Amino acid sequence: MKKNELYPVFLKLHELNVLIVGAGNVGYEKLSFMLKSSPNARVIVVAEEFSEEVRVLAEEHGVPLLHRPYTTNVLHKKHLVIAATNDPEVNKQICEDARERNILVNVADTPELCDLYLGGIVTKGNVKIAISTNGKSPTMAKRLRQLFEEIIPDDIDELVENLNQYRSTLRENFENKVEKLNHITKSFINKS
Ligand SMILES: C[C@@]1(CC(=O)O)c2cc3[nH]c(cc4nc(cc5[nH]c(cc(n2)[C@H]1CCC(=O)O)[C@@](C)(CC(=O)O)[C@@H]5CCC(=O)O)C(CC(=O)O)=C4CCC(=O)O)c(CCC(=O)O)c3CC(=O)O
Ligand SMILES: NC(=O)C1=CN([C@@H]2O[C@H](COP(=O)(O)OP(=O)(O)OC[C@H]3O[C@@H](n4cnc5c(N)ncnc54)[C@H](O)[C@@H]3O)[C@@H](O)[C@H]2O)C=CC1
Repeated sequence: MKKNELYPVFLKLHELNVLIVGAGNVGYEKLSFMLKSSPNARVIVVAEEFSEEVRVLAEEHGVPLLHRPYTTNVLHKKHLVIAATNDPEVNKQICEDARERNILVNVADTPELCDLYLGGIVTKGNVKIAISTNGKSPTMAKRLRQLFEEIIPDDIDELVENLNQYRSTLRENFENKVEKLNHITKSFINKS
């Protein structure tokens, strides 16, 4: 079986500079998933035209909109760029410009021009699960997201908060601490 080699990370988008180029259907989809998971993301959107949906969402979250065609100066100080224009040449150019500057780039829906893929995301309070099918089936990533949203108990966050409190009371060495935490969480996986 071929394995998924991608390495998942959890980015602090409220501390990184993110750029989305293009504000049509795809730009909206990427912006809305991003803000759903990271409502304080430091993101700006550059496009020649903005859909009404993008305008409304940007207004709600205080996301700046730059009404202009893409030029390389918008890459200045960016950490992550998502290209979502409907012009494949422009998307390719954005990818090349970003790579030249060591900026991570995602060209929406063009896997070969991506340094990273966006994934399905499940959030329950402090708990977050990211899902990838290695680009094979975004629809399955969506379905798995829906499945986990349903089966992960809503009180998981309470449990995590309690464990966090208990963890901070343990003043032992690392090994004993791990042993205790493993012990009291054992039933969580044996239950079902
Ligand atoms: C590689 C990747 C790159 C990237 O965009 O990051 C990519 C690529 C492509 N998507 C395409 C289409 C669709 N994408 C979705 C949905 C999502 N796509 C997302 C991620 C990714 N999509 C990355 C891989 C993720 C992984 O590893 O699984 C999700 C998870 C996250 C997000 O978008 O934020 C989000 C679900 C979020 C949720 O609901 O939780 C749906 C379903 C729907 O909307 O109902 C469809 C229509 C059905 C279909 O075509 O399958 C096409 C064909 C376009 C065309 O035909 O032109 C390509 C190109 C190709 O595969 O070659
Ligand atoms: N949604 C769809 O039906 C399909 C989409 N795609 C792909 O999805 C991507 C985008 O599609 P949509 O969002 O539906 O397009 P769209 O037409 O809804 O939006 C395109 C956006 O890109 C902006 N744009 C175009 N050239 C620009 C430039 N030079 N500088 C700045 N902004 C620019 C436009 O102003 C607009 O905001 C493309 O990669 C396209 O090839 C592919 C097949 C079908």
